[in-house]
Amino acid sequence: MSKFVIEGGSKLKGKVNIGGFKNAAVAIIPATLLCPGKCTIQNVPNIEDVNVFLDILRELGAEARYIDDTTIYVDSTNVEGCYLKNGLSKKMRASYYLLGAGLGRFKSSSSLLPGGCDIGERPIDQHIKGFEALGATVDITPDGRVNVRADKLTGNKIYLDKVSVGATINIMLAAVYAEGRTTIENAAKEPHIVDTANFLNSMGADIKGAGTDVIRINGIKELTGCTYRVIPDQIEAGTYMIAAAATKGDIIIDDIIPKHLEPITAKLKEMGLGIEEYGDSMRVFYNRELIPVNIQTLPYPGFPTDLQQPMTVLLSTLIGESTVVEGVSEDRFKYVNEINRMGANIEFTKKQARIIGTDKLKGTVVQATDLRAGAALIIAGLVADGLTEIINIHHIDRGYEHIENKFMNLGAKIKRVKDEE
Ligand SMILES: CC(=O)N[C@H]1[C@@H](OP(=O)(O)OP(=O)(O)OC[C@H]2O[C@@H](n3ccc(=O)[nH]c3=O)[C@H](O)[C@@H]2O)O[C@H](CO)[C@@H](O)[C@@H]1O
Ligand SMILES: C=C(OP(=O)(O)O)C(=O)O
Repeated sequence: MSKFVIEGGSKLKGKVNIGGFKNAAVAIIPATLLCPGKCTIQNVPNIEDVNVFLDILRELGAEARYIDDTTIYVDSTNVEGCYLKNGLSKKMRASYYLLGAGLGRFKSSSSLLPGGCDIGERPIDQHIKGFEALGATVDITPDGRVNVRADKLTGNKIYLDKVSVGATINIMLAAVYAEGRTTIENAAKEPHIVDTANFLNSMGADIKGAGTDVIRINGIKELTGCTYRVIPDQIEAGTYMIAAAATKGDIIIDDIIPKHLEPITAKLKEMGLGIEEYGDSMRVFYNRELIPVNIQTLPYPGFPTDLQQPMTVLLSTLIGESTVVEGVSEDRFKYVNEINRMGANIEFTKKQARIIGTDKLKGTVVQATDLRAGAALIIAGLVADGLTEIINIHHIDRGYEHIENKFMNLGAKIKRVKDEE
């Protein structure tokens, strides 16, 4: 087991390159299963979730490997079914996409319920509703195995009761080969929905409307392999923007799509942070005292829930009062106990936090309770007095590539230490 040890007090300076979007890559990689052909996926983040997916694809009989640090090759020609015997699916959330992709190509799929961040109840009822509307039967065994099968898939109109990223993508995957037209209404609009649809269309699918709340999928007979480039990770970019703000730094963030960052940029500008956009990069710089603001997380284009935790830490360091309302996840404030142990003053319920800012965070030993909580703790460690030790960093490795190197290049004092060292 490793931990991060951070010595607080450095202002971030320099340039950071943003990798491919975790949540797009972990949809596109299982989507390759739909096509009995060769796919090359570029700008793939070098993270644990991707490694687990490559293991899963190999387990199912595909050839799947990195060909360089950010490019993977998948050939699933020899895959004959999508029955995942082992517990690899428990290691991440996105393994639920095996259900839609397997159903689409083989008319059946089976894996254990997904894992992923502990941010409250994360039901998959809307995924199941979509599969059933296409003609599938779904059963979940008492030990948590999900079995999905259909004799035939037929397009249908599906209205999602809840805006769900996972259900929107999973239904797209299952509907690609369904006979006729599938319409998803009240669909999620996140950039990775568009990216996954673009990837499927590059293989020959017929999907229109991704990025709006009505997506239409006209079933096709055949997909062919393709080369595709994953969009930049706006959550990773947002994390570095917030870290620059918290440390009163001045950094350039490169390889981004500024449009995807608008909900974050708008809030940080409202707080008084300097932000200049240049095509596919931006400068983020501190030039006056930041003021606390209220935040509510919402589905895209609202403020992303995946940046709620880093943002709460930033707000906890600003003198004054602010409120953060969690409008997407069911229970995403548990990590606050760790931040409060560093001296923050945050009261919270499952859905809301009231923050009284302080400029006196102090380093101590804290644990990452999930991926973004881990990133939030790194930011807290960067501004705290003294040393912060973060344990359980495997959560962070699920979704941030080369994170200590990227922060070190920005001047942060952070190192990964093996427990016994
Ligand atoms: C791998 C991946 O892309 N993960 C992202 C995905 O997770 P995930 O796909 O799990 O999130 P959803 O968008 O599905 O969930 C949003 C809300 O809807 C609820 N819900 C969802 C599905 C369902 O069938 N029934 C239901 O009630 C959830 O409990 C949650 O409260 O979107 C979340 C919301 O942007 C992000 O935090 C995660 O980083
Ligand atoms: C919640 C997240 O991840 P996952 O859905 O993979 O658990 C996240 O990326 O913030």
